[in-house]
This record gives sequence, C-alpha cells and structure tokens, in this order.
Amino acid sequence: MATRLGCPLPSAIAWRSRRFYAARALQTPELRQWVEKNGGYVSSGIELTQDGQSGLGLRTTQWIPRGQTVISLPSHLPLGMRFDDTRNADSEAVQAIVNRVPEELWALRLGMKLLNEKAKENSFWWPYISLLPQRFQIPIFFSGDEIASLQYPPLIYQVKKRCKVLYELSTRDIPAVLQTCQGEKHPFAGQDVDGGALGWAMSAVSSRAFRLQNKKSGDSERVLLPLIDMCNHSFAPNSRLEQISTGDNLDYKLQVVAESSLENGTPLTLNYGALSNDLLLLDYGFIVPDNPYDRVELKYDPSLLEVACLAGGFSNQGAPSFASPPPWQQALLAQLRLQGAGASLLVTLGGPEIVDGRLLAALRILYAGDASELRHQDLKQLQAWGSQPPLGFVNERNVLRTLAAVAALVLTRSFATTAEVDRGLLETAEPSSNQQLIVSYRLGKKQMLLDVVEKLKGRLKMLKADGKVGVQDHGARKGKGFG
Ligand SMILES: C[S@@+](CC[C@H](N)C(=O)[O-])C[C@H]1O[C@@H](n2cnc3c(N)ncnc32)[C@H](O)[C@@H]1O
Repeated sequence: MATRLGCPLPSAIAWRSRRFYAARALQTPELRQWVEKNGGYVSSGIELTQDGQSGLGLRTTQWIPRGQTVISLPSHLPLGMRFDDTRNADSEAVQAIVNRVPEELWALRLGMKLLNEKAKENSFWWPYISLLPQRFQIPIFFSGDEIASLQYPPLIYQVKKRCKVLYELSTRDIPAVLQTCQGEKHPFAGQDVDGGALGWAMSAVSSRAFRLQNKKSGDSERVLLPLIDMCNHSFAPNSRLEQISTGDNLDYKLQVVAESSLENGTPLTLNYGALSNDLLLLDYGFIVPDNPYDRVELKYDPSLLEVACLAGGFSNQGAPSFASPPPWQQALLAQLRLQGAGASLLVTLGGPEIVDGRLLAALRILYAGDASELRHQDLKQLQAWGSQPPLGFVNERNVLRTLAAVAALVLTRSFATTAEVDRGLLETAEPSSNQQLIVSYRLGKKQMLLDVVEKLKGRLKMLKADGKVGVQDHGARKGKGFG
C-alpha cells in the first residue's frame, strides 16, 4: 500500500475510449459551434491556440477594445453538480458514490458527474467533455520517487492524502456501490471506475472549475465553464469573468470581458485566484515564478526555536525558555493561538511580510525579560515590523537572528538538495517534463527561504546602523496595552 500511494492511478489512459484520443485542437471548431448553437456567443475576434507550456488557450485574432465581451454562456451550459437536472440526471449509483466522497475533495464530487457524462458519449456536454485533456501533469499522477523529490513536506503530505483517498474510493467504496448495478443500471456503461479514472476526473475538475454564485440557493458552487475554461491563468489578467443576471428572474449568463484593449495575437488570460504554488501545482499542474501568494509553511515548534536561538548566537544561559515559558508569556502565546486549546500552529515564512506576524510577535514576547516591557504594546503592533523595534534594540536583534536561523534550519533540514544543485538540474531537465516542474517548484521554496534570510540580515544591519533604534518611547503610546 505504501508504495502504491505514490502512484495508485495506473489506468487513467486505458479507461478512455479510442474516440477520446482525437487531437483536441482539431475539434475546437466543434466546441465553438456547440456554444453558439446552444445560445452562447463567441467573438469572431478570438481563436483557440496551443503551445508547449500551457496547452490550449484562447488568443485574439484582431484588436479588441476594452470592455468588449468575447464569450458569453447562458446558464444551462456550465456543468456543475445539479443532480436535479432531469435532462442529464445522474443515476442513484453515482449519487451514492458522490455521497461517499469527502466534502473537501469537492473536485472529485464534481468529477463523478463528469465520469457519468463521459460514459454516455451522446451526452449534452460531450462536445465539451471530449476536448478535456487526456492527461494531467499534477502530483497525484507522479511516481512515488517523483513525489518524494518534491522535498517539501507540506505538499508531499497533501499529495499522499489525495492519493490515499482516491485509492480507498476506487478499491473499496466505489466497487461496493457498483456491484449492485448490472446492465443498463450501470452508470458507467459497465466500465470499472478505478484510481486512474477517478484521478482523471478529479484533475479535470480541479484544473478547470470556477466558483460561481448559485442564484437560487445563494451559495457558491464550483462549475465547469465550456470554452471559457480554455483561458490560461495570469495574476495580471487581461480579461475578467462576469456573472450577469438576466431579466427579473434568477437566471444569469457568464461573460468573459476584455479588461484592457487587446492587440491582435494576445492570449486571453483570467486570474484563477490568489493561489500559492502549492495549490497551483496540486490542482492545476503549474507554478508561477515569484508568486506573490506563495509561502513556506512550518509548524510553530519550541524545539526548533530553541535550536535557532543557539544557532543565532545565544548561549544556553540567558536564552528564553521556549518549551515552558512563564505564565504571562504563555497567556500571550495563547492569544496569538500558538498555545493552548484552539491553537493553530501553522506559520509561514516568505511573502512581503517576510515572516508570519504571529511568529514575529511570539519571538518578541519570548525574548522580553518581563511583562512590564510589554505594557505599552498591543499584539497587533508586535505582529508588524513598523519603523521602530517595539521592544527595543536588544530584543529585536535577538528576534531577527533567531528568525534568520529558523529559515536557514528549515532550508537545510527539509530539503535534500541545495538550491545550487537544483539550478544545475534545471539546466539539463527536459522542458515541460515532470522533473523540470518538480525541481522548479522546490527551488522556488528554497529561494524564498534564502530571500527571507537575506531580508532579515538586511533588517539586522539597519538596526545596527540606526543609533536611535532601540530607544523605546513609552510615553508616546497610549491605551491598548496588555502588560
Ligand atoms: C482552465 S485550464 C486552461 C486551458 C488549458 N491550457 C487546456 O489545455 O485545456 C487550466 C490548465 O491550463 C494550464 N495553464 C493555465 N495557466 C497556465 C500558466 N500560467 N502556466 C502554465 N500552464 C497554465 C495548466 O495545465 C492548467 O491546469
């Protein structure tokens, strides 16, 4: 079982029918016609294209003015859960299977619907479904060795968790439901729904679904948007998705609108959301270099702080007691939710804030000699950098040194290769290969930690350079104190 976890999806390709292998790009006029025939609109100024890096995409074939609608879909074209839809009602078996899928694996829930539609090749959505990619370069399809070579424990944990759920569903839960369905009642035309098929369905949905407001229930739901989902991602997109109410009833349409004027030949891009590289890789199979939403996650761990404190130059004597701080410090750590019931120990390094505010505040508190030092501070101030070190020069110096050592320790403890080795590997990796994706991903995390160390060292230098820093102006602060 342990070895299968890395790759429980052997037959993703075998599951697919021969007809399914037709070149996707060749079928794209059919998709356009299908959208138009079913009440949608597609501007004559856009076309589908293909490149080696991001697959299919949409591109302008003429100048498009800002604000122009380039695609419009009526509300019956998106493919969502919609079990009440009588036209393409799911069988009881599919509903029974979906009910066994954990809620957090929403993509798989919707994917089951997709598998059901796919089995009926004459389904309403077939012109769209037949264009979905045959394979996905996402970590649940990586080999065990490739998953291990991601090197970053939080992501490896997530990948293994997904693999385990898929494995259990496909070997235990789904067969239990399907063995009760024979002949015409079989929702997938007698085909096994194994880990490969399930993994395919989950990947198809996780890499393409959009979150929309359900006008009837008011809830948000994830749906697949034919043709619109051919837009690739950018954090600085040139198009936006709009959900527009039509008339007085609850009906709506979905539109892709040009955010700026677009020159001929411009790829249409949408923003998939404020997603870290972990989520982009897990769900979509790509990463964005210098992603502003990416962070390195770690657990708030007193023993790590202890080692970092010593590595930062503190002697054993005089070092704070990280594992069992005095009660006044414990009370503040609890307010930061780093201790006690309801604690949330996940903290981050990287991003514009350099380190998680809670970790910064915790260290400032732990290095404070006694509660009176904090009486003119509030927790909000302690979680931010500000122009002055809130608890004085010595406290801030200790905090910065310890944080830099934490980042360096995470770098050396978590990752089996150095950034330098990874850069060398990238020079020889095949473009668009799993190896290139994996090494780029882990190198991004390492670079982020190296940047954190550099930024903290920079702050340390500035702290020394400014003679005034460290003189606490207690008189200037009023109220809000908790000391
Ligand atoms: C919603 S689909 C977009 C259409 C897709 N390119 C296709 O071939 O069907 C999302 C997928 O497109 C690719 N993609 C989108 N934006 C990308 C980007 N900025 N860089 C690399 N790949 C991207 C990824 O494979 C992702 O899973």
